[in-house]
Amino acid sequence: MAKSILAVNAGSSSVKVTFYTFTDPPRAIADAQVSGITAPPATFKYQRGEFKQKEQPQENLATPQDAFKYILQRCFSDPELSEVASDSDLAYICHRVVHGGDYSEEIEINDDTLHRLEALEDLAPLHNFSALEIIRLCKKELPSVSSMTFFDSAFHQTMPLHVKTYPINQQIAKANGLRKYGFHGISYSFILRSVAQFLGKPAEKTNLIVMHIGSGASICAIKEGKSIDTSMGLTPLAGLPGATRSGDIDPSLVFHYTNEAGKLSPASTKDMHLSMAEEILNKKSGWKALTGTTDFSQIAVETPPSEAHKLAFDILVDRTLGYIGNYYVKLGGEVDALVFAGGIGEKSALLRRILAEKCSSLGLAIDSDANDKGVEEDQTVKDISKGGGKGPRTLICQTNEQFEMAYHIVSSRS
Ligand SMILES: Nc1ncnc2c1ncn2[C@@H]1O[C@H](COP(=O)(O)OP(=O)(O)O)[C@@H](O)[C@H]1O
Ligand SMILES: CC(=O)OP(=O)(O)O
Ligand SMILES: [Mg+2]
Repeated sequence: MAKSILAVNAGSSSVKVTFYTFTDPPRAIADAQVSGITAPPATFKYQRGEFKQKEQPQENLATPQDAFKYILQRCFSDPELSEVASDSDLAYICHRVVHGGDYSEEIEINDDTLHRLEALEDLAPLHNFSALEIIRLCKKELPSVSSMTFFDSAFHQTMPLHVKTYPINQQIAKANGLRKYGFHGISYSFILRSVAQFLGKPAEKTNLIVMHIGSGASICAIKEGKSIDTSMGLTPLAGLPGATRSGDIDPSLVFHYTNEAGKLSPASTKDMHLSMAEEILNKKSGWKALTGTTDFSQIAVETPPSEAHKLAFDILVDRTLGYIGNYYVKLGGEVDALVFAGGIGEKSALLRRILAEKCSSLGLAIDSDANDKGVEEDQTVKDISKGGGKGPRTLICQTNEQFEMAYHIVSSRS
């Protein structure tokens, strides 16, 4: 029997897993996800062909590792999922790893590469730890299957030196890998290809401002198919605020927040060295700190339940606008489209409407019916621009990091 591909996307609030056929293009056989890991109870969603299921697991799935184990067990025990009954049916497992340091493309996991990734963990303890735990688990439980890791940071290797460089002592910066890396690159790569195709342009001639706004949020300026700037930095903490992340703050705030900030956090282990400041700014800030919820669908509403909810919404709008203006100018005003993606970008018509209204000086105008309807379940790109507008098109792209990884495996190996 033809072998399949298992693609694993461990995000900060969700684990999304898709099984694909090893065909060009890959076809999804089954899709399973656990979401709401940061806003319990978590939700399990499963889809195989026409069969759909949604439930709240009895188990407490508090970490991406727990969620992944749960998903695997559910998939392997589905008698109807005959294509992937055991590890011998799998050709590859693709893992999304957020921080890839200087890697500019995917790598195959072996003892040597795994050690190199472990060495990178200190740069991004919060983001790489879970993914590496899942990789180690796959190595143990599915030893005969080769694991490939795809990096969120790889897409942004094209950023110019003056964008990547922090103005600090360069010897120290180089010795410690302290530079802007940028993330969500697997998603940006999927969006670039899909949007270029939709616009009927070669990717190398496409200029975009893309917002990936989910639990973690970032924005990217793409010039002639290449990332020239993005809002995240050394780690995914920089730039836009997120569900539990502060986004940009004055770095000095850390020294004034609490005098414990530099100490190791209680969540620190022998494998994950995490300071209190990292823990607070990454896990105890953002929407959660402002409103008590990490669920943005409770914040992006016409009549917010509290002033704090309204403030959280206004902050996201303000910070996003700042980047749109910045990137519009960096792209010399030559922008084919402004693209909304990620859980919030794809689902919140309100956020899209408010941002589009505030960008009217750039010639942006959206069709409110198309915006309210949003993207159909089986649609990848939807144009929500108002006909006859002078500025860039406004699009929604249903991003798919799992597909992007499977697509690369198939196109590079078949
Ligand atoms: N209708 C909606 N309106 C606004 N936000 C939404 C809506 N539905 C889901 N979300 C938000 O989308 C986010 C999850 O996005 P996603 O990109 O899947 O996250 P991640 O990959 O970082 O785990 C959550 O914060 C959730 O609250
Ligand atoms: C890089 C990052 O923040 O990822 P996610 O949005 O999936 O948490
Ligand atoms: Mg995500």
